[in-house]
Amino acid sequence: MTMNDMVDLGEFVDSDDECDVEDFAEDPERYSQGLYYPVCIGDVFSNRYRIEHKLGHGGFSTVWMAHDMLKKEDIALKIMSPGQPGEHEYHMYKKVLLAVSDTSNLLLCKDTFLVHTPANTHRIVVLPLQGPNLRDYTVNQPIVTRMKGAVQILQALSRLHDGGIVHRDLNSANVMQSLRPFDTSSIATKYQKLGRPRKVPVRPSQWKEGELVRPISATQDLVLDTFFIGDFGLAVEVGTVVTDSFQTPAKYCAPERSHNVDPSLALDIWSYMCLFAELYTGIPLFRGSANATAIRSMVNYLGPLPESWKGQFTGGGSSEDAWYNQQRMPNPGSEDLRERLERLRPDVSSNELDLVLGILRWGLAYRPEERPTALEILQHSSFKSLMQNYGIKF
Ligand SMILES: Nc1ncnc2c1ncn2[C@@H]1O[C@H](COP(=O)(O)OP(=O)(O)OP(=O)(O)O)[C@@H](O)[C@H]1O
Repeated sequence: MTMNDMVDLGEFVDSDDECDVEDFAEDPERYSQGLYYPVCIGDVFSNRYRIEHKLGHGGFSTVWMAHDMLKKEDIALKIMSPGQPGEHEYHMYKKVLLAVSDTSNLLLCKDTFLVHTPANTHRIVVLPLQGPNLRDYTVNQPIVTRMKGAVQILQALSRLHDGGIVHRDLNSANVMQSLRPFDTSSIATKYQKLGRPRKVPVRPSQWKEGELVRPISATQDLVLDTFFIGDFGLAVEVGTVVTDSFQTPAKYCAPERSHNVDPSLALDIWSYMCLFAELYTGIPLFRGSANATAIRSMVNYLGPLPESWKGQFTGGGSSEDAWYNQQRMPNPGSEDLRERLERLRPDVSSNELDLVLGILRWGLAYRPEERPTALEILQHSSFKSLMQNYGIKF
């Protein structure tokens, strides 16, 4: 490492460019509330992990790229908010490692430690470094890569389910693609590839300085065709009665979860199907950030919900009788699922559309007990034929 490498801590942008950083960063209020731990580029944790860049954030964490000075490798540090959710996630990493015999394509914790603030304790988990998540990156990729992703995610899910674990939060922000290995010995080379950190100070200043940093944006040549499922923060063992109200974003959340039904492996199959459709078309299948809006969009494409669910809606806001009306006619002029696929994939044959529609209708059965398992989809001739169309054998 050269002297220059050691002192390159990125750049504070001037006030005109602050929104270029803030629009991509976490809500700074959460630092004042003690939910996020303030971090600066160059900070060293556990005498070992030197922060070099930002990777992303979620509701319960900020995620940073760091260099493990002991092992001389780049890793990701996920710094959890204080409290139970972070501890649960750590506990689930341990459970997955014990219960799942083949953990390929699952993003699991390599190390963990605690850091303390004057008021709180935060758990930090060390994860293998990955590249962009699907939410931010899917559309940039060729369809063959996206279909490889669809297979790998399903294989990973099948392994997780074999170990009796429900992920509960499978969505495009929790699937990441690997980065091509590059020279990790020089910060200059890394910043050349990933962009130099652009940052603004966390205001008001905390008990320790902190920075909002725009996350890395990897160029296409750096991103590999290898996909990982991460974020086990909501995962549970099969059969667990869930009392918290946390759920995956409405667009990916199976409708039974807003109708009083406990999570099962089939919940992940629904979310997987939403991802599969998104990978196939390049955009999310259902719309809406609220459960009621997402359900309206499901009913539009898949028809009415089971009549027996009427009166059970717990998804926030009010339900509509029309969702459960078995005689419901499609809204005049609204697009059905086939028309939507035809519009978004005008390049494919009608035979292929039949395969995709068949897979979607099968996996998106409303009643969880009617949905196939991950293994059944992987072994089904329609799924195999579809993948063969893209030269993918597995
Ligand atoms: N190992 C990693 N390598 C690279 N980027 C990562 C890694 N882990 C997480 N990220 C990035 O950070 C983002 C947030 O991570 P994650 O979803 O695990 O946080 P979270 O707080 O649990 O989120 P949520 O609000 O969904 O619960 C991800 O969408 C991804 O872009």
